[in-house]
Amino acid sequence: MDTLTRLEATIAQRLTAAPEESYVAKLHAKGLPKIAQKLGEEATEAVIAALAGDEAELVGEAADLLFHLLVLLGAKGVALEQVLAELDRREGVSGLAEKAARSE
Ligand SMILES: N=c1c2ncn([C@@H]3O[C@H](COP(=O)(O)OP(=O)(O)OP(=O)(O)O)[C@@H](O)[C@H]3O)c2ncn1[C@@H]1O[C@H](COP(=O)(O)O)[C@@H](O)[C@H]1O
Repeated sequence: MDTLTRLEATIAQRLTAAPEESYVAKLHAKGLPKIAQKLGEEATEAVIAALAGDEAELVGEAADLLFHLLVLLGAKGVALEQVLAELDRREGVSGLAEKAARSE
């Protein structure tokens, strides 16, 4: 099982934990608007790290961003698998477009 799939499962388990023991449960208890706000903040922090920080900072902010995206997807009942399938579909579409462009 890959890292994101494992993390998705951990997040799903932690949703029902005690909020004082679990960051995931605490954030979930605050509701979808707070989860969405956190994701936006983490995205901004990743952008700032990319433009002004060092590589380690960007790695940390990117990890925060992916983690909070998984929390949001979990709260909305969207499986990581659905997102990966959409990326696979696009890869297929762009692969076909590239092939078509090469044969012109
Ligand atoms: N990957 C993460 C992870 N990344 C970031 N964070 C938390 O995300 C928060 C983001 O930091 P901020 O300073 O922006 O937020 P904050 O001040 O703590 O929170 P707010 O005041 O904004 O609500 C920090 O508290 C981090 O600890 C994470 N918390 C948990 N995980 C994973 O989720 C699993 C379950 O965690 P628990 O729910 O805590 O058991 C853990 O085992 C980890 O694998």
